[in-house]
Amino acid sequence: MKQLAEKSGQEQQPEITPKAEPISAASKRNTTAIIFNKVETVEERYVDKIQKKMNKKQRVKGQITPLTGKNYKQLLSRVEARKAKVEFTQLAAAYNTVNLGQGFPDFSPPKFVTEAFCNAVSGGALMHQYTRGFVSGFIYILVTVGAYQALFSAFQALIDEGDEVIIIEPFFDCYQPMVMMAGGKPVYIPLRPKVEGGAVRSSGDWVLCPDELASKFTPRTKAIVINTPNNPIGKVYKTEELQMIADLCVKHDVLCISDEVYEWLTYDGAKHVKIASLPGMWERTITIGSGGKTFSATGWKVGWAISSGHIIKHMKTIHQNTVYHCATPAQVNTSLLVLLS
Ligand SMILES: Nc1c(O)cccc1C(=O)C[C@H](N)C(=O)O
Ligand SMILES: O=CC(=O)O
Repeated sequence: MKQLAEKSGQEQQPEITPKAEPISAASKRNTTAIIFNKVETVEERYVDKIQKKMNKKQRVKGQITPLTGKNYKQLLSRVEARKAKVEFTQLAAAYNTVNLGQGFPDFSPPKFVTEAFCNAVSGGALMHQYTRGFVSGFIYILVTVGAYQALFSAFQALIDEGDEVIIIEPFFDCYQPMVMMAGGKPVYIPLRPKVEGGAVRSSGDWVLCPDELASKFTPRTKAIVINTPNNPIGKVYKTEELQMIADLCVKHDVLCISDEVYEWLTYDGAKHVKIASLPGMWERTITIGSGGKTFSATGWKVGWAISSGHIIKHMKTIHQNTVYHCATPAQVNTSLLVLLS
């Protein structure tokens, strides 16, 4: 890419003289003007279009500046980051291993869920394009294209170049590339067996070492990502464990991105606790949920992020300028199901 850019940078471009006379916007317009979201497009005469295209091609070609140094490195690391998830999936396929990184339920959604979807599809709201946002007192909810896009919006909105983000291993595979695509630096900490060298009988025997976790917080730490119940090991964090993480977040003024897509899948008496409910955590936590995981319908791609207004407003900006909105029937349906349950 760099060589290509350098090459084209060295090329001498001929002077271009536009052939067509400049035409005013009014005279360009024929009878149709399409106005969509404040962007006005006009139909142009065919010949103007070709000329414009040629001019643009020449302009772009002549102005490419080779990327060097810091910019080039940053661009490369962001491009590389996108490959991480693909490699993970390919390795699992190549070695024929069970891929615990992916959460696709292998059973169909219950009948009331599919029926509700059919009702939403046959309703009258299909032409609307908007994303449902909910505010209830101080609780702000942004509906997203799956929990995946809630995570993406959170990283893009809140992580700046060089910010450190603590990620607990083992982790769901997209955290790392998403942090890097936002320009952040992942800082890893592993869950370790509760008793060093001792047997691990259940996922609860994998724990964080408090001193080790404390040592990962630096002045550059912007956020920590937690996932409870955890994918892939199924650990459901206990209140004391969450409190230990919360204390460090409050002490260092750090955000917490809490991926809770499996909140309804707890077994053997384990109780799911939301870290956002602990003192001092509400205003710094983004809680992420998934309609797909909750209702066994991952293909609907409806998820959400819950937080306070000062955080959700930035995520909303990212959401609006990437996907713009989620499929209306899927949103309507999921919100109804959430209310019912
Ligand atoms: N497991 C997920 C999570 O913790 C957060 C967000 C999304 C997921 C997912 O599993 C999404 C989906 N199965 C995928 O990997 O594309
Ligand atoms: O799997 C779906 C999602 O919420 O992302």
